[in-house]
Amino acid sequence: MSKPAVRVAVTGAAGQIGYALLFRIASGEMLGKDQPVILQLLEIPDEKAQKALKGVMMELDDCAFPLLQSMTAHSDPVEAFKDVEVALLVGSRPRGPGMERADLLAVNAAIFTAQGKALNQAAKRNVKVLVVGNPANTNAYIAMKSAPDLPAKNFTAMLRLDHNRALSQLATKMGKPVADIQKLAVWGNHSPTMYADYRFATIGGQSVEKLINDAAWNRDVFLPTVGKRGAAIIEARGLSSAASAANAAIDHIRDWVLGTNGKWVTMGVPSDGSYGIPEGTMYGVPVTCEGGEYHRVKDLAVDAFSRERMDLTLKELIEERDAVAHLLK
Ligand SMILES: NC(=O)C1=CN([C@@H]2O[C@H](COP(=O)(O)OP(=O)(O)OC[C@H]3O[C@@H](n4cnc5c(N)ncnc54)[C@H](O)[C@@H]3O)[C@@H](O)[C@H]2O)C=CC1
Ligand SMILES: O=C([O-])CC(=O)C(=O)O
Repeated sequence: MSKPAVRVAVTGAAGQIGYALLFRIASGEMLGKDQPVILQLLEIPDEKAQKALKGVMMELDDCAFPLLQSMTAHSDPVEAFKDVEVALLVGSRPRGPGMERADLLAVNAAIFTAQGKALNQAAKRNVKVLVVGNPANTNAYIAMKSAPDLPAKNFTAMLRLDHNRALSQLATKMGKPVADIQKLAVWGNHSPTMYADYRFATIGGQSVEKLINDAAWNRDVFLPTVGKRGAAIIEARGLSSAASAANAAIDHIRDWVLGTNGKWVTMGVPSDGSYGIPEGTMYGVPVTCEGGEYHRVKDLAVDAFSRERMDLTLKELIEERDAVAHLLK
């Protein structure tokens, strides 16, 4: 007998990332090849967006995915989040011409306050929330703060794209398979200030730091390349990363739900106060996952260079948090 279906909400479902994401969820790549799903798709109450969403749903129909039990389109977040166990918050307002960062934060704060409240009201109490829409960490923080009846640990921000980008850059540098790299960490904000840290990483059991042995490459090439990769994709494609972002979202939820078998991955999670990061800050950290829970990798040494980088990305997150604090009262 097949398992009961899991309800999965996706916001911004008619957008670029949505188009790269929904088909993979429906084919079982996120929750497992034996796990039926029900998709509850949210778009803005705008005729064009809702029509585009209907088109995506027609294509999903046309795939005849055996695991896709049903799907619904919504413009009201409370309806979209009814009984969901997984919520992928992808839709957000992009920066428009002449828009300051503070304006962007304020517009998105309104969206994620409303969606946090809707999750609080309608979602299953064990809902796993992943915020993809930028600024992802602060949006996740806002949603978490707006959902006081749900456990804070249920809210996460996507740092997995940074993690995957860093893995790929390291594998290329060493001329070795990406799959052989273990114990990479990415700290902080999903922004150019993130700190991808390969001090603990191994490849085929050997230390990546020792193999590379080039602090200048780390500081001047690796970190800027990973940090500015989003901008480089926009420059090359004329559009921001979508398939790689959707892939990272699939990786994040799959690992959270199905486990990592001891492997380290990066998730943006509310800090428990460790590593000098104030409690509650939505901050990227290395984790392992087991039994549907994530566990921080604990007690890693923090050297002077790492402290500086971890504090720099923290400072940006605190500034973002302070910029929206008045909207959270
Ligand atoms: N965390 C990460 O690693 C990454 C995050 N992103 C971010 O993901 C977000 C989505 O990117 P794309 O799909 O390329 O954008 P897009 O503009 O193609 O699609 C976004 C969709 O969200 C919808 N939307 C806007 N506000 C909404 C709301 N309140 N409720 C429901 N739907 C809403 C829009 O109508 C649009 O269809 C952006 O904020 C982007 O910056 C992109 C790449 C990586
Ligand atoms: O940079 C952007 O606007 C999109 C994004 O978050 C990324 O690709 O990392």
